[in-house]
Amino acid sequence: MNTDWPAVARQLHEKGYASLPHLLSDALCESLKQGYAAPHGYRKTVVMERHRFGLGEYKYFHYPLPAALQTVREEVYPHLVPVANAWMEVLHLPDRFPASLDALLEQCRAHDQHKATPLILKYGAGGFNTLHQDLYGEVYFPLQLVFFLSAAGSDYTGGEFVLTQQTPRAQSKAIVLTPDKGDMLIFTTNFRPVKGSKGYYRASMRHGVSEVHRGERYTLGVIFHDAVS
Ligand SMILES: O=C(O)CCC(=O)C(=O)O
Ligand SMILES: [Fe+2]
Repeated sequence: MNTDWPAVARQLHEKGYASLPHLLSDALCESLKQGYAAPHGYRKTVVMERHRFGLGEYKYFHYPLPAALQTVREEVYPHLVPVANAWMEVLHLPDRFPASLDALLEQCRAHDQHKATPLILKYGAGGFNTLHQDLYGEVYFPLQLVFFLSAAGSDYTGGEFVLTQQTPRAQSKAIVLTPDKGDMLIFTTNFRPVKGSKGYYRASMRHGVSEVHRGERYTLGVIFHDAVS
């Protein structure tokens, strides 16, 4: 991966998200989408409207993850640890995250979080994903990834990636992003520090997907902590 990680870290500190173009080849995007229809490889399918999560469907992978996905999860994680730890420090929180993904997953297992969380999401026309945070237990990592497997504007229209940031005593600010096919977006899972006049305060972040107007939209989500169920 030929990434300028210091520049990514600066963006994450400044905005709480960073977009990295052309991380996945077209062929890999296509094979991940094709794999969605396969009967094996996944531990759970969620029909979003049944839980009022939105309209669409997603599938959690089971362990062992597909090799490319395992590699990305393992290789990106250590670059995000310094950012996550700096956030905890300026917010005066005791949590510190270990240097390797293995060590984080060991902490997860100690809290009964054994299940893989990476997932593929699929939305058709009218599909959407309500604003949420992907917390699956007591152990959480405050940053996660989403890979865009479909081309905005041609494979689908609408379906923007939406982040909201809520600061104390204010309404929510919306950030709307439309990355390209193959891009990777790093974003805040639950909260991040924002600098105010009296030091840093906690801004709560949520994410979701606006309504898809036309076509089909697939994404691959990579959450670093594992889930209880
Ligand atoms: O489909 C999207 O862009 C959002 C996916 C999502 O919620 C996630 O990866 O956690
Ligand atoms: Fe999510």
